[in-house]
Amino acid sequence: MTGYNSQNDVASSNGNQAGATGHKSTEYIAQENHTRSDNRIVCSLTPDEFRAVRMMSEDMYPYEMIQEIADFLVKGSGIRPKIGIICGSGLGSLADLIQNPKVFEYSKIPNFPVSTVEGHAGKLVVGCLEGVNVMAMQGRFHYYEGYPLAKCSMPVRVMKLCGVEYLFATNAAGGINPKYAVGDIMLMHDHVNMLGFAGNSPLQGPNDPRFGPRFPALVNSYNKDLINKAIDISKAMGIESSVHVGVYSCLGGPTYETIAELRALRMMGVDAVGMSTVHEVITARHCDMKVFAFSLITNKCATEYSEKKDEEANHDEVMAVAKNKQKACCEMVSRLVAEIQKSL
Ligand SMILES: O=P(O)(O)O[C@@H]1C[C@H](O)[C@@H](CO)O1
Ligand SMILES: Nc1nc2[nH]cnc2c(=O)[nH]1
Repeated sequence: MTGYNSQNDVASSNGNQAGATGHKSTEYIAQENHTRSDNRIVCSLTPDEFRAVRMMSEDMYPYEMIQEIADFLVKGSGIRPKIGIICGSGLGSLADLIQNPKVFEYSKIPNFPVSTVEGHAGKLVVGCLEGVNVMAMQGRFHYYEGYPLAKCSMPVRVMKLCGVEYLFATNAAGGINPKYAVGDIMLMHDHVNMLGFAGNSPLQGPNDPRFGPRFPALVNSYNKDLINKAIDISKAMGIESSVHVGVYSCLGGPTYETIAELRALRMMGVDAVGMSTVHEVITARHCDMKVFAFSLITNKCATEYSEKKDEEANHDEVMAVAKNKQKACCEMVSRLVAEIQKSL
């Protein structure tokens, strides 16, 4: 973290992140135009204002910093992955499928955030699955953890610069569609971006065209071919009656929804609700990755008022259902990877 010396109003410009790439300090100095020959800047902000500005810029990941993280992972694993997998709550075992895994703890990856939620181990696993090089996140970043959306989905850009062409995003979600049962799988074919409705996007801020266009289209974000393949796989697995195709919506969390909110979401055509995935999908589509995503329905969302405690969503239930259903989720993922392998 860049220091602030309130005594003589001078801020050092060689903090952690600047040290990693040199990018931020250069940018900051250029903007301030108060450079001194010793590479320190005279700062006229109060200490609190300065800290706020630094925190804002520390949440920005310029292309060069993402490239640096990607280089670290490719060099450290000796692998260029084709498929990136994000494991949802309690679904970390998807990464256990990977053969000859090279495991990177998030805390050891330069400039990587850390996981703070139970059921998200905080490890990146690189290796081979069904003959395809893959990279899996055992633990994603959520908005409610305090990370801005761009930081939550920054690993998707890291995947892209590692060579990933397909994103598989999984999540635990509450079922709003009355036909859904606990333990069902919903293949996502679209989403309602509630955080986006509120003016929040992972693509907010200056656009770097090396990732993608300023105004990306999101129709057909969820790859139809992969959805159809997953439906065929569910038939082959004999679980087609518990597999649906539906619409997911992401709310900010960490609270679960009120009855009124769930009713409103249902009226909007939402089938399952969660606290993730949408910003990852937006980031992936922005940089032209093919996306496949599914929700494991870990709880049924009540849309009638009730005093019954067991009708309230809770994270223990979410984790328990995910644990019970991880085998089917793992099989779905590995079979789909095998299908992609055939087409490579
Ligand atoms: O990471 P996902 O979206 O699978 O996790 C969901 C949303 C919250 O993080 C948590 C709530 O139980 O599960
Ligand atoms: N927002 C939200 N996220 C979830 N994750 C798992 N279940 C739920 C739920 O009911 N609501």
